[in-house]
Amino acid sequence: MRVLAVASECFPLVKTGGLADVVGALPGALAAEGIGVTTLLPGYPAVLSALEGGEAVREWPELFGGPARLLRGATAGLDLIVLEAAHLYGRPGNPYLGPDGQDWADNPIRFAALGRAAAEAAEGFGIVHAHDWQAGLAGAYLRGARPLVFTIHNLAFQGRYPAELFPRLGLPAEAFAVEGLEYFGGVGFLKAGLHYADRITTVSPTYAAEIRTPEGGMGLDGLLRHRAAAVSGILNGLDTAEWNPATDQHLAARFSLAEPEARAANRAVLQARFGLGEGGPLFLFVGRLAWQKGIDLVLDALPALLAEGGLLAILGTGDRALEARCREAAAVNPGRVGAVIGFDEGLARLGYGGADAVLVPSRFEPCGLAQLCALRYGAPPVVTRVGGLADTVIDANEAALAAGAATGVQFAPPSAEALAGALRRTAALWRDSPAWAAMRRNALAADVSWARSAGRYADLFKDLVNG
Ligand SMILES: Nc1ncnc2c1ncn2[C@@H]1O[C@H](COP(=O)(O)OP(=O)(O)O[C@H]2O[C@H](CO)[C@@H](O)[C@H](O)[C@H]2O)[C@@H](O)[C@H]1O
Repeated sequence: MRVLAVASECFPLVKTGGLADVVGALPGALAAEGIGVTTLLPGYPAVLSALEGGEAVREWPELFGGPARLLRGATAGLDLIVLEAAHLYGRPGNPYLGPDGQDWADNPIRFAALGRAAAEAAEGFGIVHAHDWQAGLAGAYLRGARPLVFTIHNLAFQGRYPAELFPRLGLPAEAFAVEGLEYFGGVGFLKAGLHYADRITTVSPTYAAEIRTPEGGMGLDGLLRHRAAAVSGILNGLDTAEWNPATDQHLAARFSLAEPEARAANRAVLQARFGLGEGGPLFLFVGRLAWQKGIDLVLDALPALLAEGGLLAILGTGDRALEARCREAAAVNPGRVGAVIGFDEGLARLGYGGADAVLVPSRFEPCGLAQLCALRYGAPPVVTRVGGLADTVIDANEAALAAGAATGVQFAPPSAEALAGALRRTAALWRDSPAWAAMRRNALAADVSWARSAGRYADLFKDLVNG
């Protein structure tokens, strides 16, 4: 079976977050299940320059305002179809944002083109697998021509635009309906994905349940309850060849479950990179600086962290006000708090491989990869008990400690007070050297690979095709 995956980012070509990691890793994971994946991506400069082969398989003299082609090729072990359309994607920098940090004004057209291209590229594929709102219109253009699976990586990004967009999309008038892509009087890209898909997946079982409730549904819970029979949660994994502390060149010292002590050299380099002095435990936060990720809770709980003798390294980019708060926390706590505002894959990996513990205090988290990276690199994660965080971390409660099963610390609800309590509990565990070493070993031994989940996607695809 061949699957056409459709997405707006894909590691290692273009990445702003976890979507790219998943889209980049699934083809390799599914190959082991006998499923071939070809990935359709927008032709950003970084994608076009990496593409090898690049044979034109489809041309449009005019696609949403300019000429466009579909180029079929490969790179980095990925089989690709790239939508080359200079008027839509021939821009430097971030795939979604202009240099001013604002969304590109023509994003709805840029990603409508991706959906339209998906429908035209789908011939010859058994299934189309669309990811997140940017690929949401694929179903509207396909109109049932191929079985469609839609995966929600984050319900918070919905791609909602005014009704005036609709006539520009070249879709039949009846598509602008509740039984279509109409959403609160406008055009909803994610809504379209949910409506037209034969199966809807999201990236953890707990999030699959949360999004069917008014509290977690972000306005779409009614539709998701209506489609409940089609919804399931399949946990993300990590490409464990790519994320391997025994071979990772971004680390100052490589290590493994057999020799976790070598992490100490990474910790020393991490302290230097973030301007941190002596002390501990050393907590790391890596992620988008956004309300979802709860970085504000970390800053509010900072007194508790510092009272325990803790150190804090923050790596992230996003909301300007949160960036400013992180910089300020570093400025008023020299040697204790360090902040690097930016996106730096190598520094993130050094962090996972050197920090004592990784903070993931998200208010909601569809799956979360930061905690999987932390487990894989032997830094027990401290997480809120929500979404995929609840599904992937075993809390160091008395029973788990007694059974030798704990891999991290969970807390609830997502508040500064609860986080402060979790920080105190983590620091006490860290001071208990044997207990901490055991938890670190459990983290390093946790199975965060795609093995089980690839099988679940394969079953879902086969089930759908065989009816
Ligand atoms: N400043 C920075 N520098 C370097 N690396 C950085 C970075 N900021 C983030 N990263 C990296 O980007 C990835 C973030 O992935 P997550 O899954 O944790 O969150 P994201 O919200 O992007 O993904 C959404 O989609 C994924 C995929 O399904 C879901 O797991 C998740 O819950 C959902 O919110 C990790 O690999 C992390 O190391």
